[in-house]
Amino acid sequence: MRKQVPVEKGKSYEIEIKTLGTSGEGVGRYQDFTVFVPYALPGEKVMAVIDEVKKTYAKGHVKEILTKSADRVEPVCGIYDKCGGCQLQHLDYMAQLKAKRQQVIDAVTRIGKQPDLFVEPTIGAATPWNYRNKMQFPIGREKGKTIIGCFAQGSHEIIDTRDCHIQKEGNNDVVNAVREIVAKLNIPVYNEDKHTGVLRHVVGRVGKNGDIMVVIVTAVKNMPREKEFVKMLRAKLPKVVSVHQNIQTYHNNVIMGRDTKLLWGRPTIQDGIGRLNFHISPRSFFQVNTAQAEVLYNKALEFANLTGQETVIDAYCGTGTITLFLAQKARSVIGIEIVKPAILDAQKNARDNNVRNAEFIVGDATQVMPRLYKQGVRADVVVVDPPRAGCTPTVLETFANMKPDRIVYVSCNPASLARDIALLDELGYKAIKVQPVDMFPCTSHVESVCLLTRKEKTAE
Ligand SMILES: C[S@@+](CC[C@H](N)C(=O)[O-])C[C@H]1O[C@@H](n2cnc3c(N)ncnc32)[C@H](O)[C@@H]1O
Repeated sequence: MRKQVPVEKGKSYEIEIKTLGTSGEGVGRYQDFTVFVPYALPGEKVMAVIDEVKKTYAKGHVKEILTKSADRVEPVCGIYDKCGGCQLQHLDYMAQLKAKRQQVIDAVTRIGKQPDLFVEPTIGAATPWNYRNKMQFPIGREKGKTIIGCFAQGSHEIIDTRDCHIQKEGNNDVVNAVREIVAKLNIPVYNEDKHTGVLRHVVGRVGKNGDIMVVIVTAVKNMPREKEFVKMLRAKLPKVVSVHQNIQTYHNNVIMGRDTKLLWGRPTIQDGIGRLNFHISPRSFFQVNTAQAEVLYNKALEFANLTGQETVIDAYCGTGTITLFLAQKARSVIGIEIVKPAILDAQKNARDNNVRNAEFIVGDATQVMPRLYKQGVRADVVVVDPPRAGCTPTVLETFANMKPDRIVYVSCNPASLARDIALLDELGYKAIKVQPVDMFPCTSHVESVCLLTRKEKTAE
């Protein structure tokens, strides 16, 4: 017989918070029943009002903190309580790093079934502020005014943002300039519910020397007052070097569409990691925290343990960042990526950085990997950095079929990393260690690099 749910919507309960959940919310129990309480911290006792009750858990909000954690700090941001962009500003930075390590430990233990896998302490950032080189905010209208900012947590309500503390200053300048220009030119903004209007999102990217790229995402092909928009933007932002329009006509949550039009300036923006220089186009993936990306890539390179003799595959390679890092120490590297402009960037990046031992293939890794295997391609080391969903079983099986000595798995989602580690274990690869790296301070997100080695070879 199922146990009765001991909490009721609208009522308050005293909850002792034990851990942080994957979205940074406090997790506690009331009479052995799980209750999620955003903003509450481990070690705290809170009075929580229940907002939602499900069969196996409930969600609530803090009415009163009864016992305060020693790690609780005052959030820096004035709109922290409304905005969904950050989840951990109220937690001391050192404690954030510990909580992220625990998140990885929990995932590899529960999902990956590897309780003995060693998770290193999280490598923190030199500063938890002003690190995001990329901003993508929705544009809306409220009470007749143009608003631009993050969505509120768990909703599509836009929270007008003027000074985001995790964005690089250049991106805040973009938001404030675009808000003013759109209001002045009276360009219609997109209405998500009705699927009407023009302006959907603004994307800002800050590169080397503070250079700025602006991408304005529209729901229609022809943007009204396009020329005036560009002229005013350039006048307001002297550091802008590239302005694009991206067209996204579908009624869905995808931020950018396939078509991008250069409105003014350079087609790409440049950024540097280590001694390498990268061209990045509007739709190409590039790590949002440039300083920590170098730490992450050096860790991946260390785990790859290259001697200069290896053939390496870099699956999900984006603009070829990790590929070019690896190429410095390998005989040859093959990068695979589904977004064509990113592969074009990667090829240009290889040429510009004088890297001659990297080759790039555009396509879905699930199709490209088995094709390469059939063609007789083998890798000594595989590096993989998939999106949040992780790898498909086909990709992992093909890795195993190629019998590389090592697999270096870079992941932005501990849950899919843990799931894939479990499958790789069945396929003959033992996870040796995981290194979390804090790419996203003040948020609940954590990046990790995991080293796996071939069991058969270890036994030889
Ligand atoms: C987390 S990013 C990593 C990019 C790169 N390694 C870096 O650090 O800049 C994941 C990349 O996988 C690409 N991607 C997504 N699905 C893919 C697929 N099915 N096959 C190949 N690439 C894919 C995305 O476009 C994105 O560039």
